[in-house]
Amino acid sequence: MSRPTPGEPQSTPPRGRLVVLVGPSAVGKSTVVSRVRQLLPELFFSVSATTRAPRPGETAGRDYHFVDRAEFDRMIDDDELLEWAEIHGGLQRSGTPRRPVIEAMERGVPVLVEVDLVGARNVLRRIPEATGVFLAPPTWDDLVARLTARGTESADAVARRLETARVEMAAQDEFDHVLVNHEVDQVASELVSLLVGSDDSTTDPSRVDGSSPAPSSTRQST
Ligand SMILES: Nc1ncnc2c1ncn2[C@@H]1O[C@H](COP(=O)(O)OP(=O)(O)OP(=O)(O)O)[C@@H](O)[C@H]1O
Ligand SMILES: Nc1nc2c(ncn2[C@@H]2O[C@H](COP(=O)(O)O)[C@@H](O)[C@H]2O)c(=O)[nH]1
Repeated sequence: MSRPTPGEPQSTPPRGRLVVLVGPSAVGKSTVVSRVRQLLPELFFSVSATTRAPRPGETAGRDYHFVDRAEFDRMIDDDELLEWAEIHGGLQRSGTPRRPVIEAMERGVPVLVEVDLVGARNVLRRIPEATGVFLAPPTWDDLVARLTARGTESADAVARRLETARVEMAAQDEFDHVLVNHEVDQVASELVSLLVGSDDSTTDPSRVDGSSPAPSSTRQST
C-alpha cells in the first residue's frame, strides 16, 4: 500500500450528508427511521440521550441512551450535546450527542438525526449544510388515529403531544422538504435519496439555484 509522501496533500472524503428529521408525535418517524436503517446499513443514526423511560420494545443504545436527569445535566455541563430540548412541556429532556455526529460526517458517512422542532432549528443553525426534512401525516385525523392506536401514552400525554403537534405542523414551511408519510417504504426511499445524494441537483442542468429537486412525495407546503 502506498503512503502519501510528506508534504503531499492527503485526500479527505467529502463530508457525509446530514439530514435532520422532524415531525409530530406518532407521524411515524421511528418507523420510517427503522426502514431507512435497513435500506442504508452504512448510515450513522444519531442515538439521542433521553431522560424518559424506555417503551416496550425499545433497546438501550439502539433507540436511545436512557439516562437519569443528573447524567443528562452532566452531559449539558460538559458540552457533550450538539443540541438538547425540553420535550412535551418539560416532561422529558432529550439531546443529540455531538461527537459521534461530527466524526461520522468527517468520515464521509451519511448521518440522520431525529429531533423535535427546537432541536431541529438548533442543528440547522449550527450546521447550515444540513438538510431539514419535515415528516407530515396525510391528515390531522390520521395523526390522531396513529397516536391513539399506538396506545403507549395516557390520555393526558396524548393531549399534550397533540398540543405540541399543532405547533410543529405550523412550522413545516421552515424545512427544505416536507415528506407526507402515506406509505413507509416510499418515504424511507426518499430519505435515502436525500442522505446519499441521488437527488444531486448538480446533475440537473435545469436547476440554477443550487437547491435539491423535490422528491416525488414532497408537498409544497402552503
Ligand atoms: N405510513 C404509515 N401508515 C400507517 N401507520 C403508520 C405509518 N407509519 C407509522 N405508522 C404507525 O403509527 C404509529 C406511530 O409511529 P411511530 O412510533 O414510528 O411515530 P413517531 O413519529 O416516532 O412517534 P414519537 O415522536 O411519539 O416517538 C405506530 O403505531 C406505527 O406503526
Ligand atoms: N431536541 C431533541 N429532540 C429529540 C431528540 N431525540 C428525540 N427527540 C424528539 O423528542 C420527541 C419525543 O420523542 P419520543 O421518542 O419520546 O416519543 C420527538 O419529537 C423526537 O423527535 C433529541 O436528541 N433532541
